[in-house]
Amino acid sequence: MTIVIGLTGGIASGKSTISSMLQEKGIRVVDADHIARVVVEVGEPAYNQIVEEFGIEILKEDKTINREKLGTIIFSDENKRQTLNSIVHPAVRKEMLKQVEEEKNKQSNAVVLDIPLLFESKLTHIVDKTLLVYVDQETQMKRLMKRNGYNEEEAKMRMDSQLPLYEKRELSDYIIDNNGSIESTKKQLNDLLEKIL
Ligand SMILES: Nc1ncnc2c1ncn2[C@@H]1O[C@H](COP(=O)(O)OP(=O)(O)OP(=O)(O)O)[C@@H](O)[C@H]1O
Repeated sequence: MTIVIGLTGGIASGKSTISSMLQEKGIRVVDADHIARVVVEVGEPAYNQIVEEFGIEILKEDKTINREKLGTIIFSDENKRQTLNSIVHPAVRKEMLKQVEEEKNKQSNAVVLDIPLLFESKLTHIVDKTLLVYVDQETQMKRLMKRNGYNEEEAKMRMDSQLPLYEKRELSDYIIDNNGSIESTKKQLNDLLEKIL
């Protein structure tokens, strides 16, 4: 049996850090953000649908989608945001499920889906268990400011646009506390894998 684990957290909570640790252990991590970029590459079905809906104005000279321009359009128009999601989300889901199938065929112990907005995008039904990378708001803010060079206000604005991590705690099957050292996080991850695999 291949267990499908949904890895989630918040901005700068440590998903990439844990994802690397998992991959070092030979566990496949399917990255939703990466797939979301691949499915809208030139010529992909989702790309064609987006051009049909939003027009060639949203393309750059090299025909790739101008993500900033598209971002600005959907930022101020809820209908258009929903239209875009109705194109991109099913394509992402389909590709993730395809990669899960590959791991199941290989009879791997586990496959991890790294989905930053797992709860917000209501994708929990495609995973068996959910794993939250938790940090408290102070640590999250500090790491986000340091990594992205944001000031407090810029960091707070981005954190506020997501469901707070203490709420995600209630929704998660497993929690890794990433407030401490990298070593402590690695130990928690190893203990968890030993327990569930
Ligand atoms: N336990 C830790 N101790 C110190 N720094 C850490 C720890 N875990 C992560 N960091 C640092 O915090 C920042 C955020 O971590 P990471 O990139 O893994 O988060 P993320 O959840 O993948 O972020 P995002 O979704 O915003 O890209 C990085 O700069 C990382 O090096």
